Amino acid sequence: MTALLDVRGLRVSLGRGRARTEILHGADLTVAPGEIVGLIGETGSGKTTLARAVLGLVPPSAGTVAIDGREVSGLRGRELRAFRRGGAVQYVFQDPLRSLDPDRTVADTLVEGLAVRGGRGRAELRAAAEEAARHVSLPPDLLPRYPGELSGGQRQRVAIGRAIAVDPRLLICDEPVSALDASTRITILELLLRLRETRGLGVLLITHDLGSLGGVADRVVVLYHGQVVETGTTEEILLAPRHPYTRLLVTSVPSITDDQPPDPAARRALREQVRALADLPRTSGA
Ligand SMILES: Nc1ncnc2c1ncn2[C@@H]1O[C@H](COP(=O)(O)OP(=O)(O)OP(=O)(O)O)[C@@H](O)[C@H]1O
Repeated sequence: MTALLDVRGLRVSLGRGRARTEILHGADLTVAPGEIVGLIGETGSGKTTLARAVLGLVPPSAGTVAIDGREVSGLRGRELRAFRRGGAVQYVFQDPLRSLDPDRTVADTLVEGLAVRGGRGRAELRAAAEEAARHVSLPPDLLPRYPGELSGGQRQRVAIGRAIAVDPRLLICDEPVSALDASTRITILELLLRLRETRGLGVLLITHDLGSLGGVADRVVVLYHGQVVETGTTEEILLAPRHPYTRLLVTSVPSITDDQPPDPAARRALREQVRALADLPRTSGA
C-alpha cells in the first residue's frame, strides 16, 4: 500500500548566515492511511520543524516528502499554494486559543477552509459547519459563540473540526492535549481514534509525553537531536525500547513503572548515556 505520508532522508536547516544550523539530519517516517503515528522527542529535537516541512512551510535541503505517492517537497509558488489550499494535510496546534481568531464565531471558524475555496453559499457553509460540529461532538448551541467563550477542550474540538472540514488525508496534531486536563485529554484522544475509524484519516501525533501515546498511537517514531533513533509499534517501544533515549523516556511513564518503581541509579546511568549521545557529532539519519 502506498504510504499516506512518506518522509525520506529529510534534512532541514534553519537560521540565517553563520547562525544557520541543520535541525533535521536525514529523518525517515511514514504514516499509512488510517494509522496514528506518534512522533516523540524532547523539546528542540525538531518535531515541529519536521511537521512544518511536511506542510511545505520550510524547504528541505535534502530528502523528500510525499503525500499519497505525490512528492510535494519540491513544490514552489503557485503549485505549493494549490497544494496548501487543497488541504490534504491539516495542522492542529497545541494551543487552540492562539490558532483561533477571537473575533470569529465557532460556526465561521469551522468552515474557514471551505469559505476560502469559494463557491459555497451561506446556507451551504452553515450546513457544513453543523456537520463539522457533529463530527467533533460539539453541541450546536456553541456555534454562535466565540473562542473566548469556550473551554480548552471545546476550543481544541473546534480546531480539529476546522481541520477535518476540508476533508484532509493527514492530520498533524502538535501536542494537541498538553494544555488540557486529564479527562479532557482522554476525550480529545478518543475523538482522534474515532476520526481515524470513520474517515480513514492518517494522524501524526507530536508529543514529548510518551505516556499520552499509549492506547492511541499504532506506531511511535522517536526523534532525538534531529535524528530518528527508533521506530516501532507502540507496544515494542513501551515494552522493549532499544535506544538509550527511548529507554529513558519509558522509565518516565508512570503507568508502566507503577508496579516497579524506576531504580534511580539505573535512571541516572541512562541519563548519562543519553547526555553522551547528545555530544556525538551529527551523522545522517538513523
Ligand atoms: N526559524 C528558526 N530559525 C533558527 N532555528 C530555529 C527556528 N525554528 C526552530 N529553530 C530551532 O530548531 C530546533 C528544533 O525546533 P523545533 O520547534 O522543531 O523543536 P520541537 O521538537 O518541536 O520542540 P518543542 O517540543 O519545544 O516544540 C530548536 O533548536 C530551535 O531553536
